[in-house]
Amino acid sequence: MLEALKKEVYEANMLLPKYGLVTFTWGNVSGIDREKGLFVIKPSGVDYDKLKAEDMVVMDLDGNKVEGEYNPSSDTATHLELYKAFPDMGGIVHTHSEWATSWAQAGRGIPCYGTTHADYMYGEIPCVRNLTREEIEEAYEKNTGLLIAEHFKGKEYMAMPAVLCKNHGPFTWGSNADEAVHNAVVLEEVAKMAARCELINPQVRPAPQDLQDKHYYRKHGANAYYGQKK
Ligand SMILES: O=C(CO)[C@@H](O)[C@@H](O)COP(=O)(O)O
Repeated sequence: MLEALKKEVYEANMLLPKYGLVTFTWGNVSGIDREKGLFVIKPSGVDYDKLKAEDMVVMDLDGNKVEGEYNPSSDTATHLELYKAFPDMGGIVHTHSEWATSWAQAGRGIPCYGTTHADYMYGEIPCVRNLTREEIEEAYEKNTGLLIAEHFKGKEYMAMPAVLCKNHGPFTWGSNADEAVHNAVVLEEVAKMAARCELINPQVRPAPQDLQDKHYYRKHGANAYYGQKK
């Protein structure tokens, strides 16, 4: 079932160690088939060097396992809530990548200090609050998804394909699993540069809005001109 999507999601998962975004098994990638209403996600706690495409777990949007030998990622309920809330999300990534997680642990969003950030993410990368004790006890992973969904409700969530969960770590998304990983790599680079930027100049301010707009919109939307015609 969904062999092509399983391969795509497996390959996207394998990009996490390739780009240095995971230690041990601290990360997961999923991808969704909207027509079938099914998504594919990494199994929980399986070493990346032992992972195979056929190990990917197929889930439905009610949270039932449809196919797979292993238990799905422990973060599956977060992915599920995001897929339910945001129809344009085709892939989701969670990692504990060092720099992005450092900002999350510090409880700070990442200001847009330059064009590397603005090329991919419009504005400050938000950091959402801690869950309450009740929310953690009731359904930790599901409520993490609902909290992110609440933050992005009515917003251009594909223009800000990243979020930090306070004291936890980042989630990113994209139109498919590969794009979601691409955004996780960008997030990590941007998080590293922003931290160094504040170290070099503690008075640093966000980049001028005109410059942020120029860089974001030359890559996105009707007037984009970066790269080659598709
Ligand atoms: O946050 C955590 C663990 O604290 C998890 O996201 C991470 O280890 C990945 O877990 P899975 O192997 O996907 O279940």
